[in-house]
Amino acid sequence: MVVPSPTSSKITSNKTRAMGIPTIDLSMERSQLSQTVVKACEEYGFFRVVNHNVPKEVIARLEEEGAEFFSKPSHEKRRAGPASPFGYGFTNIGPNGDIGDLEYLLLHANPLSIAQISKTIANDSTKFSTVVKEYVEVVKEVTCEILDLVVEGLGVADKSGLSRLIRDFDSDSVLRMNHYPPLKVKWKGNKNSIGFGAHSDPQMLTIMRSNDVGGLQIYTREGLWLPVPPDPTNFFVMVGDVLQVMTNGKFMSVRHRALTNTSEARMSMIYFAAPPLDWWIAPLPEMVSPPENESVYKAFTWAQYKEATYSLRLGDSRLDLFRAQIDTHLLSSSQSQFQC
Ligand SMILES: C=C1C[C@]23C[C@@]1(O)CC[C@H]2[C@@]12CCC[C@@](C)(C(=O)O1)[C@H]2[C@@H]3C(=O)O
Ligand SMILES: O=C(O)CCC(=O)C(=O)O
Ligand SMILES: [Fe+2]
Repeated sequence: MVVPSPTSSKITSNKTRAMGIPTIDLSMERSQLSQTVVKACEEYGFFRVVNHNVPKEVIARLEEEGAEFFSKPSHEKRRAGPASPFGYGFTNIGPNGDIGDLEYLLLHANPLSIAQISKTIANDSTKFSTVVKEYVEVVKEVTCEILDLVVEGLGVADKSGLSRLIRDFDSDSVLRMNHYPPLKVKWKGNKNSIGFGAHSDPQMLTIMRSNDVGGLQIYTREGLWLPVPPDPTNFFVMVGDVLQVMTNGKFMSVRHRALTNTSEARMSMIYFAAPPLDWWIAPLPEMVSPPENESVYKAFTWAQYKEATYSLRLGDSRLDLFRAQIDTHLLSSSQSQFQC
């Protein structure tokens, strides 16, 4: 059973309500665990993971490196930018005019790439690179464990078919560190600003961890923004667009956003698990059974999907462009439904 944990959040917006966020205890008995993971992915596309076995020192070391970088003067940080797409960025998100109240580091998760870009980020680039690689390795393991549970719970024959894509040397996974500065002006009442606008993540799975400051919200099936209470020792998992396609829509990628209305800075570290660029994405064979259950999506490579992603705005529903039967009203409604 999915165990909802109570939410209590300082952050509210026009349409929010307190509700349970599913919690997955990775130390649970395996067959029950895989069913629980599938249920959480189906019902929410989002859950919290506890008992993940990631050493807290690994998390603390990356947090420290991030804090050190973001505390530098702007002119120093800008030497690691602009993020196109990798490196240091601020205010601008992506290439198409999206903005947010944040600064960030976006890194490819490949070890060689980490070593290279670290030279522009840190004075002690070897230390920075070691810490990032170490974090990526452990968080990749958590991701692969969850993907293996998904496959098991769905009854897919190839038991490591999804995790293999993430372990692949050519996996296109990325790591992002977001820093949301505290609000300088103390607002009377509840005035939110957008740190990171509403969107779904394009990849397979997202593993997010933040410091003890709230801000993340997920958009529920009921059409409400649900605040996610921070939990610095655990991870939050989000279903991405690619996993939605691989499950033929059984799972749905979760829309989310980050608000900044606190007096404290928020820092999040996010691993986006993606397959290699040339990997063909299509529903898993077990997820289609024609004629009554045809594939809802056309097959496409991750490179093609990424190209579409980067040609659109943050809040656009890019998956509509890859539906098997595309109708014109979907095409026009794919744009900017959730801008905020
Ligand atoms: C506006 C954009 C930023 C983004 C690329 C995009 O064109 C649309 C999706 C955005 C997103 C969201 C999840 C993480 C991220 C790295 C990704 O793969 O897609 C970001 C991209 C970005 O910040 O460059
Ligand atoms: O910082 C956060 O909590 C969420 C940011 C986000 O959704 C992203 O970087 O894709
Ligand atoms: Fe996201």
